[in-house]
Amino acid sequence: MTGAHSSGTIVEAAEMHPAPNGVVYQYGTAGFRTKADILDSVMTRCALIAALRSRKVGGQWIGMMITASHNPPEDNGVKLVEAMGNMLTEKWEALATEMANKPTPEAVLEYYEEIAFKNNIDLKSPARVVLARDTRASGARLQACVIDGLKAAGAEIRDFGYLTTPQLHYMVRCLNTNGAYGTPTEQGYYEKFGGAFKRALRGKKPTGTLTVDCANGVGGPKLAELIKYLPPKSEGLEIIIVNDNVVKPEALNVECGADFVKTNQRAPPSSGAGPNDRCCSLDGDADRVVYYFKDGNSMFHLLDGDRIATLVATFLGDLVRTSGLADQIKLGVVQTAYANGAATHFVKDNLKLKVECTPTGVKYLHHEAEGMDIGVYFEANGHGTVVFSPDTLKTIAAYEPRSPGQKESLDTLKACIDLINSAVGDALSDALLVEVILAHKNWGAEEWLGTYNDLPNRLLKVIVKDRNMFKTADAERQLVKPEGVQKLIDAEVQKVRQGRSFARASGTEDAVRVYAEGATRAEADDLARKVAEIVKAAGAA
Ligand SMILES: CC(=O)N[C@H]1[C@@H](OP(=O)(O)O)O[C@H](CO)[C@@H](O)[C@@H]1O
Ligand SMILES: [Mg+2]
Repeated sequence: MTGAHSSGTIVEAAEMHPAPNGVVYQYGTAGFRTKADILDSVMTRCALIAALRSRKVGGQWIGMMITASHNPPEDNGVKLVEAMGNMLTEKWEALATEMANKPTPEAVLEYYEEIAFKNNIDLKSPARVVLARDTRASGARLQACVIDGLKAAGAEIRDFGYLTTPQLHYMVRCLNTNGAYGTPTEQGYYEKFGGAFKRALRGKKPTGTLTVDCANGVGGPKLAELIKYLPPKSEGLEIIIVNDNVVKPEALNVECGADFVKTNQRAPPSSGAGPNDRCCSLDGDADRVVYYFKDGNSMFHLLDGDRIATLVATFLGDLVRTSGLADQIKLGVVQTAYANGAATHFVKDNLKLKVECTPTGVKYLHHEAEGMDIGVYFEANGHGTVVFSPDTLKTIAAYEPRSPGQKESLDTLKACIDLINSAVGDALSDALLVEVILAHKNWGAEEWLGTYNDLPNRLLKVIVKDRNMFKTADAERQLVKPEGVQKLIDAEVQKVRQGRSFARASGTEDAVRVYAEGATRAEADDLARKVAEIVKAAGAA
């Protein structure tokens, strides 16, 4: 911990880390993210924004996570975390973007003072910022740039060194709730989630083993630590850690990790798992997880975010019902347009739950889930968690079960609430929750896969002149611009059995994404190709 007083001025800090010429930065879906060697100035300036944000919210702790998640090792980035552990509000994303693009140190100071003035911020009031980073080689240098900014702004700093992104979110929430969410230490995190796992299992033992691919990122050492707080493998879960080499930062996310598995629809080549062995992969900062296994014929099966959402919604729905709370608490599921049609169908027609669709990006899903009693949200790629409304938590805490059966369910439900990191999607906590559910159902990955059949689907990227000319409506499912393109897509969709397709500009890459699904692999592939051609032609105009 360092002192609360400024050393050096804002101008000096900005001078120490000058902005490169001609680079335009943007606080995107997941913060600033680009090649690490052009991020120094962004880090210092983002630190100023964090300090201002903390002052704006009465000196509460604001989080800064230095990571580029699933990106290649040479990239890095930074995301800001709000006081309750959620992602930075959109209005402040715009302020961060503008600050990052100021041309001179003097302009940085001017803008810093302008933000303070326009937002009624007293620059002498306390500012508190909590920091962590993933294992990238550039992390130490970029962190020094952050600290220069924080010191110049006179912020109190708490530096946790290496953490997963969700651990940092956890720290922020703990620090601002006086420990109500947990103890703001790494040990506190392991005790909370390890303890809840044990309580939620209620003596049930998961079948087989779980092989966890840690993408050679920060999730590896943190999972190794967490395991020490779980029941011994003889009573609980046997976890086999693979791809946990953080000494070789150039191995991060290479041929492994959640993004590799989801995009390539195959296991990491390094995985030593046998037939039907349950496996999961984390991404580089451990905020996303997907499951998979190979069957007896070496056929690969993916259990992605949609599958986790349906499994979790099924289980929590059952617990609410068997506790006797079904009249008071309603569950809902939030997805994006990328959710497999079969998953949406399963939630609506089998589970009879409400399904909402939001634009891509965790912040939209999280926000929508906050409007539900219990909101289960996952992106297909494995980002997600469960959100419980304050009223729901009160109802559950005050509820008196009327039978031993109800009590049993209620206790499991309470333990699951503690096991879920509802500040943000957390690969470690999500995986433990999946394991608890499978153990209660006495299921392996095969039984889980058997709950419904995914529709074959294809995701393509189309490079166009200017992706910003593609504008969507209806949670990104309809193209409104360029005009007339949606009609052409609709005409192709009509020709395919169980066809569905949409195109939207990516928020993180310079491309338009095309998604298509259909009754067969051939139909899905064909539809995706046709829609990609339509987009390519429209984008060339
Ligand atoms: C289809 C897809 O997987 N899109 C990803 C990707 O967004 P795009 O806007 O599609 O580039 O990165 C986001 C941030 O990590 C993640 O939230 C989202 O799910
Ligand atoms: Mg991530």
